Amino acid sequence: MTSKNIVWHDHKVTKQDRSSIKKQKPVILWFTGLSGSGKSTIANAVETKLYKMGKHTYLLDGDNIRHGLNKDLGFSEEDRIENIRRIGEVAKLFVDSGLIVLTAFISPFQKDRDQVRNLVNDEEFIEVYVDTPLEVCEQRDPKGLYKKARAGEIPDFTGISSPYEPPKNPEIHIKNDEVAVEECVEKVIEYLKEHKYI
Ligand SMILES: Nc1ncnc2c1ncn2[C@@H]1O[C@H](COP(=O)(O)OS(=O)(=O)O)[C@@H](OP(=O)(O)O)[C@H]1O
Ligand SMILES: Nc1ncnc2c1ncn2[C@@H]1O[C@H](COP(=O)(O)OP(=O)(O)O)[C@@H](O)[C@H]1O
Repeated sequence: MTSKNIVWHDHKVTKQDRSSIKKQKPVILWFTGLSGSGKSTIANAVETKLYKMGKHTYLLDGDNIRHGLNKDLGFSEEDRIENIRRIGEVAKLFVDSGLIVLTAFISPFQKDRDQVRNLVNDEEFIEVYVDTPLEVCEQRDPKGLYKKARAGEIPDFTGISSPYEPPKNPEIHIKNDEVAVEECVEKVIEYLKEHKYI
């Protein structure tokens, strides 16, 4: 339900002020892909690289957010939609604070990813598709979740019993089963440099 009787406040210190003091262009790097595709690994490595370059970042990670802000949500379609909606709003606030935000969520539905894209300015959303075949993710299975899902112990598991819609037009497409993590990181950093974010 939309609240009534609330008025938007403009602040004296603007997004432009906050980002220019940090010498960077704020943006959301939205990593999407199957469980085990490599989202967290790559996002962490990109954040480390940016940190070493003196950039101001924040990484929002699936498992962590589900321990706090979104601990009331499960994995039904409805809950995943709400999960991504809230994360989108948080990411938007961080962009407003002038940060380079990295997010690592499966975010299986194109419509929800597009909704986040539409929350911010055009150049403030970069969709990064971590494209790793299901068979490879299942072989990696670092948390043993695919094994449990195949055994019917986890319902609605992405790729097994719940859908994943690959991005139609991602700004960055990473084939994570074919290259080393460092190469994936370079690809993202190059994109940020080329488009003058950093
Ligand atoms: N049913 C089901 N389907 C998919 N994933 C599951 C499920 N149950 C638990 N997990 C664990 O939760 C992590 C995914 O959470 P996300 O918030 O990224 O999911 S989503 O964007 O809302 O679809 C995911 O983490 P990653 O492996 O890092 O992607 C899993 O560890
Ligand atoms: N390029 C890669 N080559 C080989 N293994 C990788 C690569 N990227 C990630 N991994 C491994 O895949 C597993 C899942 O990675 P993770 O980042 O946790 O995925 P996600 O966050 O998408 O669930 C981890 O064990 C990680 O070490």
